[in-house]
Amino acid sequence: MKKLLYPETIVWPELAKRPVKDLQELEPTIRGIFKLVQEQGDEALYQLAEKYDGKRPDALLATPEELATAEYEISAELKEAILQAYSNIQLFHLQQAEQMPIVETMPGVNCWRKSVAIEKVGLYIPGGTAPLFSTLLMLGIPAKLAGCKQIVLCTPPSKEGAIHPAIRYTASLLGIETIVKAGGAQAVAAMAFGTESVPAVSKIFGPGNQYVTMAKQLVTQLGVAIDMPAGPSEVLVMADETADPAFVAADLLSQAEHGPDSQVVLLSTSETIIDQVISEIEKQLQELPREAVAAQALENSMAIVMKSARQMLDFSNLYAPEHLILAIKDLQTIADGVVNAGSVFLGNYTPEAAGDYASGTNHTLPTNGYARAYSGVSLDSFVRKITFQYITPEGLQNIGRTIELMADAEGLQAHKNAVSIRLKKL
Ligand SMILES: NC(=O)c1ccc[n+]([C@@H]2O[C@H](COP(=O)([O-])OP(=O)(O)OC[C@H]3O[C@@H](n4cnc5c(N)ncnc54)[C@H](O)[C@@H]3O)[C@@H](O)[C@H]2O)c1
Ligand SMILES: N[C@H](CO)Cc1c[nH]c[nH+]1
Ligand SMILES: [Zn+2]
Repeated sequence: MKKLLYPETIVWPELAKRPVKDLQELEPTIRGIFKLVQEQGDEALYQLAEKYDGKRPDALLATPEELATAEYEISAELKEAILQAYSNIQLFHLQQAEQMPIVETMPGVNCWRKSVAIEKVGLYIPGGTAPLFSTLLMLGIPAKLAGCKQIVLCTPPSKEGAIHPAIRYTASLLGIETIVKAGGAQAVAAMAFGTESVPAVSKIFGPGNQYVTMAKQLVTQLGVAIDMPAGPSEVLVMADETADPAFVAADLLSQAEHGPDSQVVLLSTSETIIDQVISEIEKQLQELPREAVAAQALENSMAIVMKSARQMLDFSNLYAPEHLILAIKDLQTIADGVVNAGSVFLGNYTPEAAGDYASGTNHTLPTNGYARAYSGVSLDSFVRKITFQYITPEGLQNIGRTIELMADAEGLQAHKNAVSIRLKKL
């Protein structure tokens, strides 16, 4: 982890860049995968699973038996934990449903808006290096609450050509039946174009590595919607002398272990805290089964000594982290100043891992600075807001002249006539 002392603000934009491969490098591979899936459908998915995941699966779709037996393949304790997380996530997302009243903007002019579920959605559940069944809760719960009719789940098969039992168990809990053993760009292509076994969907959700994220961005050019670019996980921690260096190190490592292309950033006004956190990281890193992955991510990561809390906030808002942890005294003032971040964790006893698994908030969040413009997944991500209006004859008399005048001024006579022809009848 690189240590930087008081960098000039002029170099901040460079520091705020993520260590991602550029589009040019990935695009030819992804377009090649898209072409194969479009031309060969299911057969392409079999071939690509063999190439990238290690084995050609026996069947592309999980069977009802594979779903039914999952509950016997994981411990009772884990099932209980999944149910607790389910309940918290459901409770938090249920509150996001909104009911808009009918608004009478002028007498007889009635407007309203209704949330309508997207009918066909695709959920990508990462599984390349870790089976993220928690992501299935984060996507499946709001999809079900919204009322999506068709839910397709894609996840990479293991080296044995199977789907992890916790993913199968969670899918059963959610009542999701179409589970495809496909990962990476080929999964995104299958959900965008459809194959013999995989129905095409209107919107694709879910995080993933750079191949998945780039593939999702490319299918938007073909008319398929996506939730957001949710790529390699990242965290930025602001720590002052009230922080516990061991806690901060653990939080930084928790995101570093996601993948070699993850980035973690530590900001502090105290060089002593930074040195303590770095030595804690060295200690804790050795104990991790994913030490090699986390170590690679740490090579792309940095610890920066800043002049003031205000500077830390300014840098964080420029960086727009997926996760922001505040391990500082003045929690409320700094939290109020956050304008760019996916999800914020306040205080020494709020580990980011709580949001990853079970507190209730959604962990599918924008990375790579996209938090400047995108929100994380929520119930809203699974609905469209359709507007309706009903105008009475009296209402048209009230609003008609306004419309006629505006249409006239835009030189759009047919628009004006659509009102005038009615007014003449009244
Ligand atoms: N932003 C978020 O909300 C969020 C949430 C959870 C996880 N994540 C991120 O998701 C990612 C999960 O990554 P992962 O790799 O473990 O699983 P993954 O499921 O995203 O990707 C695995 C797939 O990548 C494809 N692939 C791998 N190497 C390839 C190559 N050289 N060419 C073409 N395709 C290739 C393969 O098809 C494989 O099935 C991590 O980067 C993690 O940080 C992000
Ligand atoms: N931190 C990830 C989001 O960037 C989510 C996750 C799933 N499992 C563990 N963590
Ligand atoms: Zn995580």
